[in-house]
Amino acid sequence: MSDIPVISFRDFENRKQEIGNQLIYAAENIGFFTVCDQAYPSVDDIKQQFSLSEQFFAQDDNVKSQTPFIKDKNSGWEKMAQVRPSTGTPDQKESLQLQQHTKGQNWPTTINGFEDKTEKFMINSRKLSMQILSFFALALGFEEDFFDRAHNVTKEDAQSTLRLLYYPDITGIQLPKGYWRAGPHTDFDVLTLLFQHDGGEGLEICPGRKVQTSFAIGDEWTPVPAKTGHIVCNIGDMLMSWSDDRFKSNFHRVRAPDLGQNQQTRMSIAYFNQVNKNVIIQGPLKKYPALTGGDYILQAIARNFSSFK
Ligand SMILES: O=C(O)CCC(=O)C(=O)O
Ligand SMILES: [Fe+2]
Repeated sequence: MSDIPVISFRDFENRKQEIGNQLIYAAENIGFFTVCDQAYPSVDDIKQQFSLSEQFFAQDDNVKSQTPFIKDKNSGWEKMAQVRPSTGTPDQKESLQLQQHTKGQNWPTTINGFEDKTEKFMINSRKLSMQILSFFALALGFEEDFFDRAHNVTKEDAQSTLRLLYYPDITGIQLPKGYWRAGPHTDFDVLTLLFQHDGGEGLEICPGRKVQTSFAIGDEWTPVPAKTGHIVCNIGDMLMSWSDDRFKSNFHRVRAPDLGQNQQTRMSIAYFNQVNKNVIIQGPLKKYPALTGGDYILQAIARNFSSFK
């Protein structure tokens, strides 16, 4: 199983059943799917957010460091600081993480319009996410708005996060073996939306139900095409556990391009749907012990971000 289904949201209201079936099949069997023709965020919204991101990362480090990474808030700017347990080396990237309820605190203020436009992008990303999650809720026997209520981004205990990613140009540099733009990992959220743009290739995934090796090293990887307006979605660990393993969270990575390949800057944007800290995660079959969203993330961060200072 290597192809990632592309699921069109065109004429959503009239095609709900067909779309729902495609989403559930992909979540059960592949762990990834690409959404296109969605009403929101629009292609223009996505282009605008990439432009804001480009402006943010173009600033000097001493400006970006005015919004430093705060570990227990899982937000702020980091540079070459995320060490994945799969690699032991820092990802060759910068990222900025933002949460809607902390707008105005530790958000960049140096770029015109950044705050309001980024907040709107988060609102639209959440809206699309909840459209998708409503099908998964019904399939699991929960109410249609179950996940919508579990992701209340205006409350103090909200955890959903927008992450702007920037992989710097390494033209002419051969990174030593073992260095990645983003080392192999699964996401620890419920559902991730990943925005790419034309020409921004590099993402690779390990789709299907079976990962053969630890961190999927040596397994079969599939490159994912990058296309502006196409949104790559993946099931995260929280939803896998919440569905008693029915929906599959899978490994993905961004390879560091070798000499002779396209080594230019790559940018992407991820929206991580993470339930509120006080929400209890447990599947209908109770396969795993109940855990709050807060404890779930703390444990995942401890495993994943071993070297944040
Ligand atoms: O940049 C990408 O394409 C992937 C980023 C990613 O997987 C992550 O930040 O969790
Ligand atoms: Fe990821």
